[in-house]
Amino acid sequence: MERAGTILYLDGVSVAFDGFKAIQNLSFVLKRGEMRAIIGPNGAGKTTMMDIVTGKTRPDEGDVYFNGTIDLTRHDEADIATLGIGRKFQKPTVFESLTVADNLSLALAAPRDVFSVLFARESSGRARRIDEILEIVRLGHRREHVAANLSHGQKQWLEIGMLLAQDPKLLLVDEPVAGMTDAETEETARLLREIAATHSVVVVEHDMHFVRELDVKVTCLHEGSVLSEGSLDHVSSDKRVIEVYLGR
Ligand SMILES: Nc1ncnc2c1ncn2[C@@H]1O[C@H](COP(=O)(O)OP(=O)(O)OP(=O)(O)O)[C@@H](O)[C@H]1O
Repeated sequence: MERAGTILYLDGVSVAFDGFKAIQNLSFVLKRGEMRAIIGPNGAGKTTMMDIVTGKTRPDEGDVYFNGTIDLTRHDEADIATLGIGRKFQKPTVFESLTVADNLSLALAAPRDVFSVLFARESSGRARRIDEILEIVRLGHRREHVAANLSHGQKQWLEIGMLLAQDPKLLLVDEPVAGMTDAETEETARLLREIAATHSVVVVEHDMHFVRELDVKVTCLHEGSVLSEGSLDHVSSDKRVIEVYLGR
C-alpha cells in the first residue's frame, strides 16, 4: 500500500494482552481529508485501535504512520497530541462549573496556566476563534451558559469544540451519539460532515442510523482485523457482518 496522501496508515498491526490478540494483522488506511466510520461488535478492537493511534498502547508488530511520514510507534501520547491527533472519548468531560466560552478558552490555551486564561482579557483573535467554534458546534446561543446546564448532546458538541480548539489534523471520535435524542443525533451527523470538510475524521459508532447519515465509507472490525469495508450498503449486506454484528 502507498503511504503518500494518507493521514493514517496502519499495516500489519498486531497487539496482544496476556496472549490474547486484541488486534491481529490490522491494515487500515485513511486518506487526507477523509471521514470514516468504524463499526463492529463489542470487543472487536475499535478502542484498542484508537489507543494504538494515540500512543496509549504500543503495537507488538506493524506500521503506524501519521500524515504519510510520521512513525507513530516512535512517539508517546503527549507527542502525538501535539502532532495533531485529537481524541474525544465517549463520556463528555467538560468543566461543568465553567461557561461554554470559558471551556473553549481553556482548550485553546492548553499549554498556559488556568488563571491567566480565565482572567486575562481575550485577545480579539482568540475571541474570534471561540466564536467560530461556537458556530460550528451549534452553541453560539449558549456562550455564557454554565456547561452543567447543557443537555447531554450539547455537552458532547462542546467537547467536540474543545477538540477543534486544539486545531488537530485528525479527529478520533468515540461513540458521539450514545445517549443523544434523535434530533441531536441527526444534527451531530451534519456537524461532523462540516468538520470533515477541513479535517480528517474517524468516528467509532454503533448507531447505524447515524452512520447512514454520515454517508461515508465504513470499516467493520471483528476480532482485531477488518472484516468488511466499503459503502454502508456494501458492508451492511455482507453476510459475515450480518452474522457477527448486525444480525444479532
Ligand atoms: N488493557 C487490556 N488488557 C487486556 N485485555 C484488553 C485490554 N484492552 C482491551 N482488551 C481486550 O481486547 C479486546 C478488544 O477490546 P476493545 O475495547 O478494543 O474493543 P471495542 O471494539 O472497542 O469494543 P466496544 O465496542 O465494547 O468498545 C477485548 O476482548 C478486550 O477485553
